[in-house]
Amino acid sequence: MLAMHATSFLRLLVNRVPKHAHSSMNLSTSSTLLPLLSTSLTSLSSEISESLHSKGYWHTPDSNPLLPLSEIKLLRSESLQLRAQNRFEQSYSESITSSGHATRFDKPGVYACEPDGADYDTAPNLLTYMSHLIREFPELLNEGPRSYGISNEAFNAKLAVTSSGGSGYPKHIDNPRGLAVGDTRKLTCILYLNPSYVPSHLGLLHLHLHTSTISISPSPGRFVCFWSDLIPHSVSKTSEEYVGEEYDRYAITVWMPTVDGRNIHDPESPFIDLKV
Ligand SMILES: O=C(O)CCC(=O)C(=O)O
Ligand SMILES: [Fe+2]
Repeated sequence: MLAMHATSFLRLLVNRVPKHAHSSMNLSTSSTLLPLLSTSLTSLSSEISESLHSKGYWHTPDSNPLLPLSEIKLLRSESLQLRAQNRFEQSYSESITSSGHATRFDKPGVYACEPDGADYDTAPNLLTYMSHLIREFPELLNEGPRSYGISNEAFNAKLAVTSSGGSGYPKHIDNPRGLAVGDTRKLTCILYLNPSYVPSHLGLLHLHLHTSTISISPSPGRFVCFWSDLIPHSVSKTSEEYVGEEYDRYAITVWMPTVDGRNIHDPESPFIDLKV
C-alpha cells in the first residue's frame, strides 16, 4: 500500500471538481458535510488527544456520532456506486512467519477500494471527508498532551466492506513492522457507514488492551481512532442470520503517518507490550 501525498491527492481532487461547483447547485455534494465535520473535530479534539495519550484509542459515544445519519447515508450510497464500478478488490493481509518473511493471505468476504481523486465524480463526499480529515485532524491532535508528530502531508485510505453472513478480521496490528519496512503509519481513523446497523448484525470491532477488551459496534457515523503501530484489534463475524447487501459492513479508514519515526513502536509507550 503506497502512501499518498496529501498535496498530490488534493491536486487530483481539485482538478476533478466541476468548474462551477461552488457557484451552481451541485446536487451530489453535501453542503453540510464540511461544516459538520469541522465543528465535530474541533470540539472533540482535546478529548481525543487526551484519550489517545492515556488509553491508546478513542471512539464516539453511542449517542453522538461524528456525522448525522443523512451524511452517512450519502457516504454509503457513494460506496455502493464505487462497488458497482468494480472498484473493490479482494482484501488481504500479511502475516510474518517465524523466519521473518511476510506471507499474504486473503481475508474471506472482505473487499477493499482505495479511493483517489479520479473517483471524485462518483464519490465527491467520500473524497471531501478524507481530504478534510487529513487537512484538519493532525494539527488538532498535535496540540494535545504530547505531539506524536501526526502528518498532514501524507496518508493512506481504504474503503472496506466486510460481507454480511459471517465475515470478520483476525486479531492484528495495522503497522506491525514499522520502520524496518518504511511504514510510518501512527494513527488509524475509522468512520462506519452502516445506516441500518442494529446490535444483532454483530461485526464488532474489538480492541485488545492490557486487562480488558473494548468492543465497539460499527454504528452509523461512529468514529474510532487508535495507534496503528501498537493496538491489537479484530473484527468479530457479522451475523449469519442477516444476509444481504443492506447488512454489509462498510468502513472508511484513513491512516496518518508520523513525521518522527521515534514515535513508531516507541519502547517508552505504555502500550508497547500489547504488540502482537
Ligand atoms: O473495520 C474495522 O472495524 C476495522 C478494520 C481493520 O482492522 C483494518 O482494516 O485494518
Ligand atoms: Fe486493522
